[in-house]
Amino acid sequence: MRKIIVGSRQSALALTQTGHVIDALQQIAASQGLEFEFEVKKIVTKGDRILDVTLSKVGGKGLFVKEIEQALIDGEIDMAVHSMKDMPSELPEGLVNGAIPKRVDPRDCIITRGDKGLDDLPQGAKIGTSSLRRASQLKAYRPDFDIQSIRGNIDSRLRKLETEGFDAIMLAAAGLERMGWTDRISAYLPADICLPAVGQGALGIECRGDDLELLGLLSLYNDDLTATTVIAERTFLAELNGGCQVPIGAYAVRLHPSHSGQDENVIQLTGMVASPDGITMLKETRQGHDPVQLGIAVADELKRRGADQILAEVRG
Ligand SMILES: NCc1[nH]cc(CCC(=O)O)c1CC(=O)O
Repeated sequence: MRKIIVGSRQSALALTQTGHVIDALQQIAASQGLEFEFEVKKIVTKGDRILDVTLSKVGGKGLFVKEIEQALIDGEIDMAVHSMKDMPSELPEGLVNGAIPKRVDPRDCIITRGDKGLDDLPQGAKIGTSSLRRASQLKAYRPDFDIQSIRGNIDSRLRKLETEGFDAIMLAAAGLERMGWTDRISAYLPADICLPAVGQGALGIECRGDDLELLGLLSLYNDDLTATTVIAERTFLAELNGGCQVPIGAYAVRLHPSHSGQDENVIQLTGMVASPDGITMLKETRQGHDPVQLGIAVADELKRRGADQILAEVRG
């Protein structure tokens, strides 16, 4: 019997998605006659300790992941579940992403007071989000909106909708879905209004590269299509040197054969770079077979149209 210690942040979302992954891995192990046992170990990261400070000022999203990665390297834990959108583009020496399971809904959504749709919100409505990507796209769609920063885990953001006088807040549908809170969603934002963050709705499972026993189990949990589309998106982001504090979005899908002349392996990637005020918005959609080449091609096209200048201004 192999025992796997699974490190998790202590937020409700992190613990819930870690629990879902363990359930799925237990089922896969049982169906293969493999003997695995799992135990969750909670880890308080620097990011959690300073959640109410402006994260961009203190080093961005790597903060949530770094201490968990150190625990993996030190052998205190064997495995960790991350949201792909929070996973840095380069893993430390010795660690690998062992599986990208099937993606859930990648869209952003709004939770409004009075359960209104986007177009029913009043002029000048106060919208809570700290994501430049969400803010810029919402501004482009509704320049009258008053977009204000909101921080904290999803449970505390939902509370702030009521206590801090927002008309609406924006969140990833995926987080709410995993928490079982989709009934709170007032409207889903289609990708042509709000392109999701790179990897949104997908998870990644990090472990040591020499843990072949665990990697064997994880390989059975990988979803090839999700992995391929997320690789296209992450290549696009890496080509633009993107992190979480820049207004970049990307979303890749596999085209249905009827749209691609019976070829089942065509991926379509849309990438977006915007100025924070939403006034300049560069978008490109391309199709191809190779996710890495596709990510590079879309990034190159946006650079040709001025993406680097926009990003340089955002980064200051
Ligand atoms: N930035 C925080 C974060 N990281 C992952 C999710 C949940 C969605 C996902 O797994 O992609 C969220 C919450 C949110 O953006 O609303």
